[in-house]
Amino acid sequence: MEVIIFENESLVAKRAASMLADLLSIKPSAVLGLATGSTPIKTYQELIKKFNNGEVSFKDVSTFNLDEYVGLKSDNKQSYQYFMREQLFDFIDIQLDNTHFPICLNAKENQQVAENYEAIINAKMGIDLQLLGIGHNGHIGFNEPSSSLASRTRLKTLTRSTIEVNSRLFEAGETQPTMAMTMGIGTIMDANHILLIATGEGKAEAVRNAIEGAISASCPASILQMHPHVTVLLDKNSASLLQNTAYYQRVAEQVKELN
Ligand SMILES: N[C@@H]1[C@@H](O)[C@H](O)[C@@H](COP(=O)(O)O)O[C@@H]1O
Repeated sequence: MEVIIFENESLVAKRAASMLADLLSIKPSAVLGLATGSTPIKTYQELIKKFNNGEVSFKDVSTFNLDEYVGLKSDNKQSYQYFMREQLFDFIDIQLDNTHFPICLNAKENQQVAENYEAIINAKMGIDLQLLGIGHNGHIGFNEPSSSLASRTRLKTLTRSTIEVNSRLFEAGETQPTMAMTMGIGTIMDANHILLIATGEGKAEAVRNAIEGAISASCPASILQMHPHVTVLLDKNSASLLQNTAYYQRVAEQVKELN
């Protein structure tokens, strides 16, 4: 696991966008795993800048989003499909047919949706790079604490704390879903490269548990310690509870020298 700590969230976003763009310059038809939430918004803005400058094209890219709320149609402002169009897809040359979400309008159909999602990912030969945020409770995607560390795409009931934290994004009168379809932890772990980004003090505890804590379903992100190729990009605030920062910094300096 490579942990890189930056002075601020803008630098985290710039590095994350560069890593994604570097992959696309080597493999223009890459399969990207994408995340929602407020953390990746700045990264998407950086990608849009790169697209406008002609540095990157998404013409042949396929994407798989980590998760989607159950029951929300794509024109619902709270759906992750809407979020992705508003934050990224509408501003780049991606073909919407190549973007995928685990859409489940009727919870009773969850199993079929899950199997189908896994099958399409497999048909694309898997995910080259999976972008991840992290929840305050250590969740990745919507894999809440106690999720099986080997889980595949499935229906998840959201925890009270996740519902409360995400309620800030819902306006009065909007119904907030309490269930979501999410890639499983095993699905995420199948990606070739995982890029976790976290910013802000509110994430410090989850980041510490994920990187330096014991591997446990109590902090789903801690399973990333078992993945052979994970890059973690943090700002100073989200890294504030880490013990081994001096070591991470030395590694980052040496990697820079080698390149
Ligand atoms: N399902 C998403 C996650 O994929 C995301 O990582 C998390 C953190 O979001 P934020 O970046 O807004 O803190 O929120 C949601 O629950």
